[in-house]
Formats: sequence, structure tokens, C-alpha cells
Amino acid sequence: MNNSILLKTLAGEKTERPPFWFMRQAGRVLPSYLKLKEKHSFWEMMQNAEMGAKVTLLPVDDLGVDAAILFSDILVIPYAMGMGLDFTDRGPEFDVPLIERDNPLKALHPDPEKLNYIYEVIKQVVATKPAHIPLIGFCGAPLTVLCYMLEGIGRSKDFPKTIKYIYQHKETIKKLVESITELSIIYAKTQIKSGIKVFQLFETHAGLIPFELYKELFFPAVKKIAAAVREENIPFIYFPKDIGTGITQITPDMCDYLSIDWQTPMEVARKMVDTNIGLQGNIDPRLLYSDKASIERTLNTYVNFGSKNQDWIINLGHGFLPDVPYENARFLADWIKRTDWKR
Ligand SMILES: O=C(O)CCc1c2[nH]c(c1CC(=O)O)Cc1[nH]c(c(CC(=O)O)c1CCC(=O)O)Cc1[nH]c(c(CC(=O)O)c1CCC(=O)O)Cc1[nH]c(c(CCC(=O)O)c1CC(=O)O)C2
Repeated sequence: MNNSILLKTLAGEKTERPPFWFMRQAGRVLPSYLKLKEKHSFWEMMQNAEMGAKVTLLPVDDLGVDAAILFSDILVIPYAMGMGLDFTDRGPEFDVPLIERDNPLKALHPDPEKLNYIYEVIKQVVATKPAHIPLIGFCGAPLTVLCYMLEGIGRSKDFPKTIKYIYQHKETIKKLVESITELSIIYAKTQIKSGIKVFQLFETHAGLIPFELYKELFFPAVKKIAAAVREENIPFIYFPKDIGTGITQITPDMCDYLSIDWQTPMEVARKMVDTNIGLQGNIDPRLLYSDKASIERTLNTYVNFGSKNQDWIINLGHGFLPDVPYENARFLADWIKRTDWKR
């Protein structure tokens, strides 16, 4: 029997309140996680099945979320494609960004086996999680993954060298996208075999280039990954952050649910997006820097939307930020549960 409020919503069933989970819900805000992080590196925690599963499930207890998301990262795909990756005190770093290579295509050696430890984490989560909590799997979408691979991590969020490279080497970009997509599909399918019940594709940097160029170069890859996931009867959530009015051109063959960033109000998004696609989003994570009364006033503006739209998953417009007070994250989660959604 399906007793998960998230899976019910995704299956089109009515629920008393919208389901919720948060991007970056395990890392960043939980005191229980920050304590573990004092002793163990991110790499250590995500590569150890017991510890990875424990961290994945922390927000279920500490925030009361309706789903867990795998504790891993989008950078595992570049790593499995042969890029040297290290998680240092300064954050993640690649040894040599692809742009510095003479032939980026030749520098890559995709090896799906290098992702095997992640499936052990998934199996351990499935073995230990509460029955009503589904596990969400994920990977980065091709443009976002490509930005980090070409230009490196933490240098610039605007990725100017990547954009220049896209304009100058379109054919190489197409081949790189194909290669990332191929491995992402193997990765997604094996996550499904290991026990995830929902999949989210993170296109965090969709807004970097004009929509028409994004559509030409990256929509085909998103469609392929979506089809591969949905073929296994797993709901597919697509998060193209900062895509703007591009949401009007997202078709039902691209996703079951579309995750909306904080820029577009939910009511406006609902009018713009194909009615066959459900919505997720879009609370500004920075709202949680505010005091509780102000937070609640803003949250109350979502009640009318939630009462009228059963096909809505509450989430943030992007992930939790590291310095958000835990008690405000908890306040948000509790508010969702105590609100009368008038459904
Ligand atoms: O932009 C950069 O410079 C790199 C950003 C960065 C990435 N992995 C990273 C970092 C460093 C950091 O988080 O401090 C490295 C990273 N990823 C993660 C952590 C855990 C932590 O914050 O302590 C960390 C920090 C590790 C460390 O201490 O070095 C975990 C992670 N990344 C991600 C997820 C999936 C999710 O968001 O729910 C999750 C698992 C869930 C969770 O932590 O609660 C996804 C992810 N990683 C990444 C991106 C791209 C863009 C972005 O972060 O804004 C995205 C997609 C997104 O959030 O939109 C890349």
C-alpha cells in the first residue's frame, strides 16, 4: 500500500496537505549533521554505506520531511568520467578542469563502476528507512555538470569560460553532452534498481545562456534522461533554475513535475506551465534569515495556492544555505504540518 504522502501526490491522489522535502536538507543546517562533519569529511560520509544512509535519513527525524534525498553530489559523474576530484577544506576541487586540456573528449574515460559505492548507500537507506518515507535519487543535468567539468569548481558562479567555449566549440559540447547523458542514464537506472522511488534532475545553471541556445543544446539530453527514468515507472522532477519564461516550453515528455525557483511566483508558474506537469517549489531559502513572524507572513501567502493545487510539492526555490538557523528550518517544516490547507 502507498502510505507516502509524496508518492500519493505524484500519483495524482488527493492529500490533506502538500508533501514537502528540501534541497540540501541533510547537509548544511542540521546540528546533528554539523556534529558528524566535525569528525568526518563529506567524501568519507558519502562513501560509507552505513554513514551515508544515516546522514540521508537525518532530516526525516530532525525536520520531519516527507522524503529523503540521497546524500551524494552531482560531481560524482565528472569523477566517474575520469576527472580527479577531491573534497578539500575549501570545498570540492578537480585536478585539471577540462578547458585546460588539449582535447577534452580524449581526457574522459567514463567508468560506471566508479559509482558502485552509491548504490550500497541506497540499499542501506532502503533497508533502514521508515516505510512511509521514499528515497529520492538525483544527478546533475548536462549543462550544470559541464560547467564544473570545463571550468572547475568554486572559481566563478557565472562560468564565463564555459559560455565562451559553448559558442566556440559547439560540436565538442554536443559530444560532451552525449557522453554525460549516457553515463547519467546508467547511473539513474542503477539508482532505480537499488531502490529509489523518485528522481530529480538538477539543472542549477540553466539560466547561464539564452533559453533558445539551452533548448537547442540541452533539451534533447533532458528528454533522454527523463524517458529512461519514466520507462521504469519512476516520477521525474526537473529543476531548471533561472530558466525564466522557458518554463512555458517545457513539455510533458520532459518531466512529471517541474521545480520552480524563487523568481517566479507559484500562481504565475501554474499559469505558464503545461497543466499536465505538476509543480514543486519555491520558498526563498534566504527567507529563513528573517524572524519567525516575517517568515510566517510570507508562508501564509502560499496557503491559497496549496488549497487549489493538489499537484504541488513544497520545496525551496534552491537548497538550504549553510548559515540558516536550524530552528527556522524546523519552524518552516512545522508550519507546513500545522497549517489548515483547506483541501
Ligand atoms: O558552486 C560551487 O562552487 C560548488 C557547489 C558544490 C556542489 N557540490 C558541493 C559544493 C560545495 C558546497 O556545497 O559547499 C559539495 C557538497 N555537496 C553536498 C555537500 C554536503 C554539505 O553541504 O555538507 C557538499 C559539501 C562538501 C564539503 O564539505 O566539501 C551534498 C549535496 N549536493 C547536492 C545534493 C542534492 C540536494 O541538493 O538535495 C546534496 C545532498 C543533500 C544534502 O546535502 O542535503 C546537489 C548539488 N551539488 C552541487 C550542485 C550545483 C550547484 C550549487 O551548489 O549551487 C548541486 C545542485 C543544487 O544544489 O542545485 C555542486
